[in-house]
Amino acid sequence: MIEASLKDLAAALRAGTLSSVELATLFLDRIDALNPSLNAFITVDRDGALSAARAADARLAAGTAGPLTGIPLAHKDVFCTEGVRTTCASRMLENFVSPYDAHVVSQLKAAGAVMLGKTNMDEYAMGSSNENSHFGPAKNPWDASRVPGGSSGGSAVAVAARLAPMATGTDTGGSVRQPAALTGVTGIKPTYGVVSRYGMIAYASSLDQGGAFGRSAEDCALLLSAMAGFDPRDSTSVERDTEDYTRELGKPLAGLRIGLPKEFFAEGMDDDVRAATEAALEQYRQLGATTVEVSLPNAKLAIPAYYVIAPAEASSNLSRFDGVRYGHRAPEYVDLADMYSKSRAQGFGAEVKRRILVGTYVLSHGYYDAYYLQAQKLRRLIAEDFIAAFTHCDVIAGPTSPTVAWPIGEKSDDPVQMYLQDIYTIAVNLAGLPGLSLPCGTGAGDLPVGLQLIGNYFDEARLLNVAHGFQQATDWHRRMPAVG
Ligand SMILES: NC(=O)C[C@H](N)C(=O)O
Repeated sequence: MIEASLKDLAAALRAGTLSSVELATLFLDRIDALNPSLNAFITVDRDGALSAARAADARLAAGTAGPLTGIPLAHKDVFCTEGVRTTCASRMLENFVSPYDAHVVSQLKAAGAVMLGKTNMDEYAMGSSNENSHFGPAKNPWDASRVPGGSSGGSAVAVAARLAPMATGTDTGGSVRQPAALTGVTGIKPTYGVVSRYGMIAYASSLDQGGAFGRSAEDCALLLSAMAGFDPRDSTSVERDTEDYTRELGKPLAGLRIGLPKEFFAEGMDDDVRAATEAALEQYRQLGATTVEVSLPNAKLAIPAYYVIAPAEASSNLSRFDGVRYGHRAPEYVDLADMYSKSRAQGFGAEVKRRILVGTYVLSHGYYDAYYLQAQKLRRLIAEDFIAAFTHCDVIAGPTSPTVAWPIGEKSDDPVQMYLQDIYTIAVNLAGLPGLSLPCGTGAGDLPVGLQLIGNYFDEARLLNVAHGFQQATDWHRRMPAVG
């Protein structure tokens, strides 16, 4: 059962060969056995999961179940969950219990999915390795001495190690796609505005976007269909009809035009990643797709632009954590200013502090025009490059990450090396486009390699089918790490 697709799980639940309580217990027991070594979950909610599973069983018996009713799920600990603590992997929110559910959480509750717990992540989603967690790093199930990627590392590990059949994440600058690539699962970040940010703890609001992890594109399509949809409580939520993201699955790929940005295939990518990427493209050609060269001349400016815009927005968003209304408060202080500074100094980790400092600097008087305004102009140029490229192709493909998973500690002292891990993913966030990573092969040490597919605005259904077509013809997505 830990290997079954969401569709098969739903069919078994409907047929009554398995109850939701049994299914939740299976995964909860697996979490109990494996989480001590993998550290994928910050909080496990056994009681809540079992009571949600009982309610799902009642719905199944009454014939009112939907496609996800009774299926276990893990939420990234960035999504507020009423009654279950939401830490954002920060000491600042170590004991924070939200009085309300995030939109994504309430949507999935309404769908009848059973939340098992909250997954590990980089603190406030700032990082590419999960090492910036107050609760310690999540471990890559393919090699526990290596990182799983970040910031949604715990969600990726949960799905890869079969601790949950599906999980939510967020992708501000690669945080769904990069950990999906490094752990051998499928992950999608939709067009900015498709998933409501209500109740998703804000990092960089013009970039933050919820996304889905599954073992296949089909599973991601089912999960995304339940997560997405207009929400008036998020001013950037797009007012569009709800979509069934499975609707294109099964369409033949013959005639598909895949754009290959020449900048993504220049230097920078490791040889093993290149070989797996090229082999995946060859597979697409065999499926009837054609590949064309496209150019994204400004993509190389994505990292510098992002590391101005994201910290700027973070410095503003994180000013709310002042120790007054909620979050960590220093136990001893002399006056209000001292309370603020001690609470923040104690509550935030080093990377979060670094970004608040950078963000405050680039927004300050005299520097705003030189940094922030320039970065916003680059953002526009990057988006225009993609729009031009999509006149020549239907989807864009390339590597998700320049390397396979690296040893824990290898890059943690060098922020620039860490930031460069998102070289292929970040331009997509700046442009607001949908992007997906699917397992497409292995590199050194038999570690997973991810192929990134980028779609035009609101083209998620096609993107998912392009990944699905590959998964129908290959079995990289079925490989399972040897844990437990
Ligand atoms: N949140 C993300 O998408 C991860 C990105 N590496 C960052 O640190 O900002």
